[in-house]
Amino acid sequence: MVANKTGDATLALVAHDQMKSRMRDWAVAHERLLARYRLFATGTTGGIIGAACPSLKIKRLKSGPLGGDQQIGALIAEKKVAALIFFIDPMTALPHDVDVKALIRLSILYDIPFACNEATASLLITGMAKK
Ligand SMILES: O=C(CO)COP(=O)(O)O
Repeated sequence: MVANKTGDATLALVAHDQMKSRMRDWAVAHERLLARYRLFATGTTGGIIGAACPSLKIKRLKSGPLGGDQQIGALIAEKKVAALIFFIDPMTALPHDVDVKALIRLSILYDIPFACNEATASLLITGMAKK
């Protein structure tokens, strides 16, 4: 299991509205692996995952458009996030696109593993489990 530089093993989970059912199904399929981590999620995403995966303890932040993306960005900047899994909607323009871009940028800047679709998220979580 990968830990960040402060020793925490924390994953951040985010999904846009049109991607939330896929995130829920992905989380159910990977619940056992996810249970190894401290989990942060934006508000609505965290609620949906938590309802589907009772074994997971998820710290729910604000909803993305209300600042949740920025809260996760702050955690990344504080080196408290080992990896970000963010199911981005490729088909819908979002009014809070600036927040989404900022989160992606911080993931690049702080060089954390960042999965923005299901296939990569599966590789990431299984790859991290081998470490
Ligand atoms: O909008 C989001 C990310 O940009 C996700 O926020 P919610 O999980 O609160 O819907």
